[in-house]
Amino acid sequence: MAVQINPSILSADFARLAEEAKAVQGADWLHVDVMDNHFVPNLTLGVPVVESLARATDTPLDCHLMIEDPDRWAPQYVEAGASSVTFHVEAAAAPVRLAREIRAKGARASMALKPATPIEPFEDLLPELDMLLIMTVEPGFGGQAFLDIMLPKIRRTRELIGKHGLQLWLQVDGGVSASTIERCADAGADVFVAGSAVYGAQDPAEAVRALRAQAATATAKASWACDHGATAK
Ligand SMILES: O=C(CO)[C@H](O)[C@H](O)COP(=O)(O)O
Ligand SMILES: [Fe+2]
Repeated sequence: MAVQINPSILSADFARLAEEAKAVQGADWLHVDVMDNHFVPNLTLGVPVVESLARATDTPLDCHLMIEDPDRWAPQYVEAGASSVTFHVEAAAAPVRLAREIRAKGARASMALKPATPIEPFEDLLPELDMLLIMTVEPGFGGQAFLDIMLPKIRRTRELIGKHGLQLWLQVDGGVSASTIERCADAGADVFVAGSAVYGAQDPAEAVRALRAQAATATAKASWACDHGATAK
Protein backbone atom coordinates (compact mmCIF):
# COMPACT_ATOMS: atom_id res chain seq x y z
CA MET A 1 0.00 0.00 0.00
CA ALA A 2 1.18 3.52 -0.77
CA VAL A 3 2.21 5.80 2.07
CA GLN A 4 -0.10 8.74 2.79
CA ILE A 5 0.79 12.18 4.14
CA ASN A 6 -1.90 14.11 6.02
CA PRO A 7 -0.96 17.70 6.96
CA SER A 8 -2.61 18.83 10.20
CA ILE A 9 -4.28 22.22 9.96
CA LEU A 10 -3.72 22.64 13.69
CA SER A 11 -0.47 24.36 12.66
CA ALA A 12 -2.10 26.38 9.85
CA ASP A 13 -3.51 29.92 10.00
CA PHE A 14 -7.14 29.40 11.11
CA ALA A 15 -8.17 32.73 9.52
CA ARG A 16 -7.05 31.45 6.07
CA LEU A 17 -8.05 27.78 6.14
CA ALA A 18 -9.12 27.56 2.48
CA GLU A 19 -5.77 28.99 1.30
CA GLU A 20 -3.87 26.82 3.78
CA ALA A 21 -5.61 23.75 2.31
CA LYS A 22 -4.42 24.79 -1.18
CA ALA A 23 -0.88 25.30 0.14
CA VAL A 24 -0.55 21.52 0.62
CA GLN A 25 -1.89 20.44 -2.77
CA GLY A 26 -0.70 16.88 -3.35
CA ALA A 27 -1.43 15.85 0.23
CA ASP A 28 -3.59 12.74 0.52
CA TRP A 29 -5.88 14.08 3.26
CA LEU A 30 -6.24 17.19 5.38
CA HIS A 31 -6.07 16.27 9.06
CA VAL A 32 -8.56 18.29 11.12
CA ASP A 33 -8.04 18.26 14.91
CA VAL A 34 -11.29 18.78 16.81
CA MET A 35 -10.70 19.55 20.51
CA ASP A 36 -13.39 20.34 23.09
CA ASN A 37 -11.37 21.50 26.13
CA HIS A 38 -12.71 18.47 28.07
CA PHE A 39 -11.12 15.38 26.55
CA VAL A 40 -7.98 17.49 26.01
CA PRO A 41 -7.01 20.85 27.53
CA ASN A 42 -7.40 22.80 24.28
CA LEU A 43 -10.22 24.09 22.10
CA THR A 44 -10.13 24.26 18.29
CA LEU A 45 -13.11 24.01 15.94
CA GLY A 46 -16.38 22.15 15.40
CA VAL A 47 -18.98 21.00 12.89
CA PRO A 48 -19.64 24.37 11.13
CA VAL A 49 -15.94 24.90 10.33
CA VAL A 50 -15.63 21.34 8.99
CA GLU A 51 -18.71 21.95 6.83
CA SER A 52 -17.16 25.12 5.32
CA LEU A 53 -13.75 23.53 4.85
CA ALA A 54 -15.27 20.51 3.07
CA ARG A 55 -16.87 22.92 0.58
CA ALA A 56 -13.63 24.90 0.16
CA THR A 57 -11.26 22.05 -0.74
CA ASP A 58 -11.18 18.91 -2.90
CA THR A 59 -8.74 17.25 -0.49
CA PRO A 60 -10.67 14.78 1.67
CA LEU A 61 -10.95 15.61 5.36
CA ASP A 62 -9.56 13.28 8.03
CA CYS A 63 -11.27 14.47 11.25
CA HIS A 64 -9.52 13.55 14.50
CA LEU A 65 -12.04 14.01 17.31
CA MET A 66 -10.37 14.70 20.65
CA ILE A 67 -13.72 15.18 22.38
CA GLU A 68 -15.97 13.67 25.02
CA ASP A 69 -19.09 11.83 23.85
CA PRO A 70 -17.94 10.95 20.30
CA ASP A 71 -20.92 8.53 20.16
CA ARG A 72 -23.12 11.62 19.89
CA TRP A 73 -20.89 13.88 17.77
CA ALA A 74 -18.94 11.71 15.31
CA PRO A 75 -21.89 11.05 12.94
CA GLN A 76 -22.39 14.82 12.62
CA TYR A 77 -18.84 15.17 11.27
CA VAL A 78 -19.66 12.65 8.53
CA GLU A 79 -22.74 14.69 7.65
CA ALA A 80 -20.56 17.84 7.64
CA GLY A 81 -18.42 16.30 4.88
CA ALA A 82 -15.57 14.44 6.61
CA SER A 83 -14.42 11.40 4.60
CA SER A 84 -12.71 9.79 7.60
CA VAL A 85 -13.69 10.21 11.25
CA THR A 86 -11.45 9.14 14.13
CA PHE A 87 -12.82 8.81 17.66
CA HIS A 88 -10.80 8.07 20.79
CA VAL A 89 -11.49 4.67 22.36
CA GLU A 90 -10.94 6.24 25.80
CA ALA A 91 -13.97 8.49 25.19
CA ALA A 92 -16.34 6.19 23.27
CA ALA A 93 -19.14 4.43 25.16
CA ALA A 94 -19.83 1.92 22.36
CA PRO A 95 -16.90 1.86 19.89
CA VAL A 96 -18.25 -0.99 17.73
CA ARG A 97 -21.66 0.62 17.33
CA LEU A 98 -20.00 3.97 16.61
CA ALA A 99 -17.61 2.57 13.98
CA ARG A 100 -20.55 0.86 12.25
CA GLU A 101 -22.55 4.09 12.29
CA ILE A 102 -19.67 6.10 10.78
CA ARG A 103 -19.28 3.50 8.01
CA ALA A 104 -23.03 3.31 7.41
CA LYS A 105 -23.09 7.08 6.89
CA GLY A 106 -20.41 6.71 4.21
CA ALA A 107 -17.11 7.66 5.87
CA ARG A 108 -14.06 5.65 6.88
CA ALA A 109 -14.19 4.68 10.55
CA SER A 110 -11.06 5.13 12.63
CA MET A 111 -10.19 4.66 16.29
CA ALA A 112 -7.39 6.45 18.19
CA LEU A 113 -5.29 5.33 21.16
CA LYS A 114 -3.60 7.76 23.55
CA PRO A 115 0.02 6.90 24.40
CA ALA A 116 -0.89 5.00 27.60
CA THR A 117 -3.68 2.94 25.96
CA PRO A 118 -2.51 -0.51 24.77
CA ILE A 119 -3.74 -2.07 21.52
CA GLU A 120 -4.12 -5.64 22.81
CA PRO A 121 -7.56 -5.27 24.52
CA PHE A 122 -8.98 -4.00 21.21
CA GLU A 123 -7.65 -6.69 18.88
CA ASP A 124 -11.14 -8.05 18.23
CA LEU A 125 -12.38 -4.59 17.14
CA LEU A 126 -9.87 -4.19 14.31
CA PRO A 127 -12.14 -5.68 11.58
CA GLU A 128 -14.70 -2.96 12.40
CA LEU A 129 -12.22 -0.22 11.48
CA ASP A 130 -10.72 1.33 8.34
CA MET A 131 -7.85 2.96 10.22
CA LEU A 132 -6.21 2.85 13.63
CA LEU A 133 -4.50 5.99 14.96
CA ILE A 134 -1.60 5.61 17.37
CA MET A 135 -0.87 8.92 19.11
CA THR A 136 2.86 9.59 19.30
CA VAL A 137 2.36 12.58 21.65
CA GLU A 138 -0.21 13.25 24.37
CA PRO A 139 -3.16 14.67 22.41
CA GLY A 140 -3.97 18.36 22.77
CA PHE A 141 -1.23 20.41 21.13
CA GLY A 142 0.89 20.58 18.00
CA GLY A 143 4.66 20.97 18.04
CA GLN A 144 5.39 18.40 20.78
CA ALA A 145 8.35 16.02 20.76
CA PHE A 146 7.76 12.56 19.25
CA LEU A 147 7.45 9.76 21.84
CA ASP A 148 9.93 7.07 20.79
CA ILE A 149 8.42 4.68 23.31
CA MET A 150 5.39 4.33 20.98
CA LEU A 151 7.44 2.52 18.31
CA PRO A 152 6.94 -0.97 19.85
CA LYS A 153 3.16 -0.36 19.94
CA ILE A 154 3.21 0.57 16.23
CA ARG A 155 5.17 -2.62 15.52
CA ARG A 156 2.79 -4.82 17.57
CA THR A 157 -0.24 -3.25 15.88
CA ARG A 158 1.20 -3.89 12.42
CA GLU A 159 1.73 -7.53 13.44
CA LEU A 160 -1.91 -7.82 14.57
CA ILE A 161 -3.10 -6.31 11.27
CA GLY A 162 -1.01 -8.90 9.41
CA LYS A 163 -2.20 -11.74 11.65
CA HIS A 164 -5.85 -10.95 10.88
CA GLY A 165 -5.15 -10.27 7.17
CA LEU A 166 -6.77 -6.83 7.37
CA GLN A 167 -6.49 -3.87 4.97
CA LEU A 168 -6.41 -1.48 7.92
CA TRP A 169 -4.47 1.79 7.62
CA LEU A 170 -2.13 2.55 10.53
CA GLN A 171 -1.82 6.26 11.24
CA VAL A 172 0.69 8.02 13.48
CA ASP A 173 0.06 11.52 14.80
CA GLY A 174 2.30 13.80 16.86
CA GLY A 175 5.88 14.91 16.36
CA VAL A 176 6.12 13.32 12.91
CA SER A 177 8.89 15.09 10.98
CA ALA A 178 11.90 14.51 8.74
CA SER A 179 13.79 13.17 11.76
CA THR A 180 11.08 10.72 12.96
CA ILE A 181 9.02 9.61 9.93
CA GLU A 182 11.43 6.86 8.84
CA ARG A 183 11.27 5.18 12.26
CA CYS A 184 7.46 5.27 12.09
CA ALA A 185 7.42 3.75 8.61
CA ASP A 186 9.93 1.09 9.59
CA ALA A 187 7.75 0.13 12.59
CA GLY A 188 4.64 -0.27 10.40
CA ALA A 189 2.82 3.06 10.01
CA ASP A 190 1.51 3.91 6.55
CA VAL A 191 -0.46 7.14 7.19
CA PHE A 192 1.50 10.06 8.59
CA VAL A 193 0.02 13.19 10.17
CA ALA A 194 2.37 16.17 10.23
CA GLY A 195 1.41 19.63 11.48
CA SER A 196 4.39 21.78 12.40
CA ALA A 197 6.72 19.88 10.04
CA VAL A 198 4.49 20.90 7.10
CA TYR A 199 2.97 24.27 7.99
CA GLY A 200 6.14 25.43 9.76
CA ALA A 201 8.12 24.85 6.54
CA GLN A 202 8.97 27.58 4.03
CA ASP A 203 7.20 25.57 1.31
CA PRO A 204 4.48 23.31 2.79
CA ALA A 205 3.83 21.43 -0.48
CA GLU A 206 7.54 20.65 -0.80
CA ALA A 207 7.59 19.47 2.84
CA VAL A 208 4.77 17.02 1.99
CA ARG A 209 6.74 15.71 -1.01
CA ALA A 210 9.92 15.31 1.05
CA LEU A 211 8.12 13.48 3.89
CA ARG A 212 6.43 11.20 1.35
CA ALA A 213 9.76 10.33 -0.27
CA GLN A 214 11.35 9.55 3.10
CA ALA A 215 8.40 7.40 4.22
CA ALA A 216 8.23 5.56 0.90
CA THR A 217 11.94 4.71 0.98
CA ALA A 218 11.77 3.51 4.60
CA THR A 219 8.65 1.45 3.84
CA ALA A 220 10.29 -0.21 0.84
CA LYS A 221 13.09 -1.41 3.17
CA ALA A 222 10.81 -2.40 6.08
CA SER A 223 10.41 -6.08 6.87
CA TRP A 224 6.66 -5.75 7.55
CA ALA A 225 6.10 -4.28 4.07
CA CYS A 226 8.22 -6.94 2.33
CA ASP A 227 6.27 -9.66 4.17
CA HIS A 228 2.89 -8.21 3.15
CA GLY A 229 3.65 -6.97 -0.35
CA ALA A 230 3.37 -3.24 0.39
CA THR A 231 4.63 -0.92 -2.31
CA ALA A 232 5.89 2.66 -2.20
CA LYS A 233 4.03 5.42 -4.09
O1 LIG B 1 -3.69 15.52 17.17
C1 LIG B 1 -2.81 16.34 17.26
C2 LIG B 1 -2.41 16.88 18.61
O2 LIG B 1 -3.23 16.34 19.57
C3 LIG B 1 -2.15 16.89 16.01
O3 LIG B 1 -2.69 16.25 14.88
C4 LIG B 1 -0.64 16.72 16.03
O4 LIG B 1 -0.05 17.16 17.18
C5 LIG B 1 0.01 17.40 14.82
O5 LIG B 1 0.96 18.34 15.17
P1 LIG B 1 2.55 18.10 15.11
O6 LIG B 1 2.84 17.37 13.82
O7 LIG B 1 3.11 19.48 15.14
O8 LIG B 1 2.92 17.27 16.31
FE1 LIG C 1 -4.48 14.86 15.25
